[in-house]
Amino acid sequence: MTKLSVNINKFATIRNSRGGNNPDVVKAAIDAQLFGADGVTVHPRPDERHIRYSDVRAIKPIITTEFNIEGNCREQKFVDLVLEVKPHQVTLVPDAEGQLTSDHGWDTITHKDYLVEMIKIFKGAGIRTSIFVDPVIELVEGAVATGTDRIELYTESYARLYPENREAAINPYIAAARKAHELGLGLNAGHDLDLHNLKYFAQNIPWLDEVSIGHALICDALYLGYENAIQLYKRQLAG
Ligand SMILES: CC(=O)[C@@H](O)[C@H](O)COP(=O)(O)O
Ligand SMILES: NCC(=O)COP(=O)(O)O
Repeated sequence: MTKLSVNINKFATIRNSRGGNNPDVVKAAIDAQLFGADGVTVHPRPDERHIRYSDVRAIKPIITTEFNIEGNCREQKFVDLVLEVKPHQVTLVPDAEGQLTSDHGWDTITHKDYLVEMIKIFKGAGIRTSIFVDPVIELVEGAVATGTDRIELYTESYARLYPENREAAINPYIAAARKAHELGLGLNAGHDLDLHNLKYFAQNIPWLDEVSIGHALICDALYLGYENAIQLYKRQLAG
């Protein structure tokens, strides 16, 4: 079954809005796992406006499932952090500076040589690698050429189109996912997945290894409770 990795960045965003340590992001990671998550995702950014580098270090020892660190490997600070913390998986995301949230995947063709080099560094440290990509066949083929273990399909365009035409929304993802599967790449997905669109995505892409979900899940947790929200998301993945 597809694994659910809970992105806990939003806990840090709330904490940072007031200073202090409420909510406690280490507790958020512990509880996510207690409540049924198959993994924890964090996405530190250079300005640390969400999760901080020190949070990532503090979370690692309490991980009992899988730890996924996402971020921009063009930042040497990020590379050093990942190599120090050694998560189970690193997901390379080409964030531009000051970006509100991630809004595009890698051009795996133009940046092939650079990605080959980065993937080699992380895999050499025993860390599984994933590259954030848009659902485009050529970019999936480009990802294979980098030597990465997996790709993460950027699902924002699926989420945006889903309410008006879910078939049109899913089609490019099925094609990209098939290509990845055929080429032996592991497959993750994430961004703007929620309780409405997740089930259809997982049903149509049964060989999906993992989804990472943060924003919508934490918003749902405000109304429904954290444990309940995690369980509801898990149920969408169960078919
Ligand atoms: C790569 C990706 O889609 C997510 O990591 C997303 O950027 C969530 O992070 P924020 O919630 O901090 O925007
Ligand atoms: N990789 C996607 C992720 O971690 C969470 O994205 P979102 O659910 O916050 O949009």
